Amino acid sequence: MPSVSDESFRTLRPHHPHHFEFESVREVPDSHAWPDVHDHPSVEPSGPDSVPVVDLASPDAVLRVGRVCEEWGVFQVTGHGVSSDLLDRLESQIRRLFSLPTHQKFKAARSPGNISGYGLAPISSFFSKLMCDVIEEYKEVMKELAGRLMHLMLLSLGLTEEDISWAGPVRDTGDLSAVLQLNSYPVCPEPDRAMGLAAHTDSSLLTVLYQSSTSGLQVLRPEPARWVTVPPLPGALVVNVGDLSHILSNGQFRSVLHRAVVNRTRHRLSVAYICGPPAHVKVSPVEKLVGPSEGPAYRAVTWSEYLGLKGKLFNKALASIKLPREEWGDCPCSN
Ligand SMILES: C=C1C[C@]23C[C@@]1(O)CC[C@H]2[C@@]12CCC[C@@](C)(C(=O)O1)[C@H]2[C@@H]3C(=O)O
Ligand SMILES: O=C(O)CCC(=O)C(=O)O
Ligand SMILES: [Fe+2]
Repeated sequence: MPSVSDESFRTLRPHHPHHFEFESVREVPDSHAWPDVHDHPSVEPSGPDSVPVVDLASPDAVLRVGRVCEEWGVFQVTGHGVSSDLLDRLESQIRRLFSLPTHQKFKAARSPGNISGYGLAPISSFFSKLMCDVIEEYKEVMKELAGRLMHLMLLSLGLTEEDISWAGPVRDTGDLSAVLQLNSYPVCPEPDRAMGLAAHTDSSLLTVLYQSSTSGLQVLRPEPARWVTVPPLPGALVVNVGDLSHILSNGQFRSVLHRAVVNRTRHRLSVAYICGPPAHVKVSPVEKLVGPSEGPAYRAVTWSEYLGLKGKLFNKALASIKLPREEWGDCPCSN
């Protein structure tokens, strides 16, 4: 079913059948009405329902990162060193991009199979140099931050650079690859009937998300199942654990199910830096994390192979590579 974030820049297609001008309607048309927006109650952040905030500059950052990746699969980071000036410039240029006339945005459509979020030659003629500069600058800064976060995550699992050679030396940015996804959620006359971005886990190792000051991101918490809002905190960035970290940690870290809801009066933007391993690398549960009597819980996959599975099976992709329990190890006590 199409979602309201059809304006997501990565996914624009010429004459996209699901593209819809929400600004011009009073009610959500059937084509965009979601029956299950209220599958679980939505709760505002408070007490135990507050997504943890980790200050990267604090001495216990490794410990905290490890704990929240296990318990939540999502956290907000502060003390990350990304300047608020860069975040402001990023937001204002992305606002400009999405406020271009639709026909002009369609001219920048990506051909099928091309996943890069920005920067193809056809696009560049539509934007000022400033736009390119900000995006390029942001990607550089995100590459470094994602590398640091990945290393904190590995350290918290007790792993070193030898255990994961492609991640590069600790404190280096490693050899990660990434996709930048720009999301635009128009105001919606009936937010309770529409969906911004459907519930999903990211396929990445980790995703660093910038959200504008309008809330909309929700993460699913269990028992009882409920959607918890991740409030925009000035200067903070959201980090999601992706499926590949779930696999690499043999399920110790949890990829988090999340979604974006829409707002009656406020247009919302978000920018996801979706970070994965180098294309040729197979990701599998790290040997050190696999108990001798258990064996790996998942089979090895490359990022592109996993994206293919996600494209076919969507939220069942992770389960599809889970090894049957009898293959986890040869100890009879593991059954
Ligand atoms: C590398 C990728 C991850 C992604 C699919 C993609 O090829 C490019 C966009 C990513 C994104 C962003 C919005 C949610 C999501 C599920 C989607 O449909 O496109 C993710 C994909 C993912 O993480 O699997
Ligand atoms: O807009 C948001 O808050 C969520 C975006 C997201 O989940 C994604 O781009 O993968
Ligand atoms: Fe996501």
